[in-house]
Amino acid sequence: MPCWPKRGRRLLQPIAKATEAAPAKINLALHVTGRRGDGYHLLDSLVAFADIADRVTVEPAAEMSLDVTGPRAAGVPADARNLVWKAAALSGAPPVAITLEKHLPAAAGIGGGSSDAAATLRALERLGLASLPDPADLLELGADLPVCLSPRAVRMEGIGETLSPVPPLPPLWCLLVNPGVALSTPAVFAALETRENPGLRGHMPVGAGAFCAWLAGQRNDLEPPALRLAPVIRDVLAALAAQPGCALARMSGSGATCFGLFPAEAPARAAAAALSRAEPGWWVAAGRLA
Ligand SMILES: C[C@](O)(CO)[C@H](O)COP(=O)(O)OP(=O)(O)OC[C@H]1O[C@@H](n2ccc(N)nc2=O)[C@H](O)[C@@H]1O
Ligand SMILES: Nc1ncnc2c1ncn2[C@@H]1O[C@H](COP(=O)(O)OP(=O)(O)OP(=O)(O)O)[C@@H](O)[C@H]1O
Repeated sequence: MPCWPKRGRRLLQPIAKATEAAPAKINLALHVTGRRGDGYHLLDSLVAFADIADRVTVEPAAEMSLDVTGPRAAGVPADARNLVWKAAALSGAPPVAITLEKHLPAAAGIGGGSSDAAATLRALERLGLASLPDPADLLELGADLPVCLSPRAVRMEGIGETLSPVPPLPPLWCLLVNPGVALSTPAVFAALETRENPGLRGHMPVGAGAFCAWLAGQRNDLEPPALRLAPVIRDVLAALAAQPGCALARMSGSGATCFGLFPAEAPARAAAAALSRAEPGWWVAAGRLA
């Protein structure tokens, strides 16, 4: 079904396809505050996004199809197991052809699959094929789906369904580094030693220096169990922290991707180049935080 843009009175060309960026999700802080009866953990997380992204293109088609391309396509399912396919099916839209260009590593703690699924839903909405769902209705696709639907910095609580606004982030660049170890999210949660920890403390300051100092006082409670499962994460954190201009190094989500925060762009880019040279087997990407 073609979608006619509503701008002006003239009849414009129908939108034949829609492409959406699926940005990396970064848990700047991730506190595990409890566990529900069904085993899911309660979280208190400050979530942000980086302009380092997969790309999802959706167009109407006679039957559902999925083509996975790009430098990180290997190992990513190209059928109904993929979250983009599941999202399209859940939306109730007619059949579409989806092209997923993978740039983000999978099973890496940066919500790749969830962000791809959310981008698919935004593309379907732009094409007029489905309306955007209520974020909480997306939990059945994954706990990271609600936060990825509108990718901007927010506080995330519950198991991922409670989203509340935060003040705008200061200008910050981030360096994402993954040592090439895939970590299973359930395995990392299962290896947690303490499940009832305090939530985020205090109020988020506005300036970059004060913000990074405040963030340093918060935690990622999944870091200790992830480090036990993949000790190489310690090397990644040390390598990031040693980069000139790096204000904070921490793991995102259930790992193994870690991030460094840089108040200025040039040191972030220089650190990306230095780490890529030193560790050619690691995935390294620098971008702006949003
Ligand atoms: C760790 C985070 O990345 C933080 O943003 C997310 O909470 C994980 O989100 P996700 O990958 O979309 O997770 P899901 O696919 O929903 O869940 C995978 C598994 O992780 C565990 N899980 C996930 C989320 C949560 N709040 N508590 C959990 O215990 C459960 O064992 C679940 O079976
Ligand atoms: N679009 C997709 N991209 C990557 N993996 C996908 C996708 N759809 C389904 N998967 C499957 O989901 C698994 C988890 O991948 P994903 O990149 O979503 O990582 P994640 O670490 O669980 O993210 P997070 O915990 O931060 O939400 C992969 O091993 C893969 O088999």
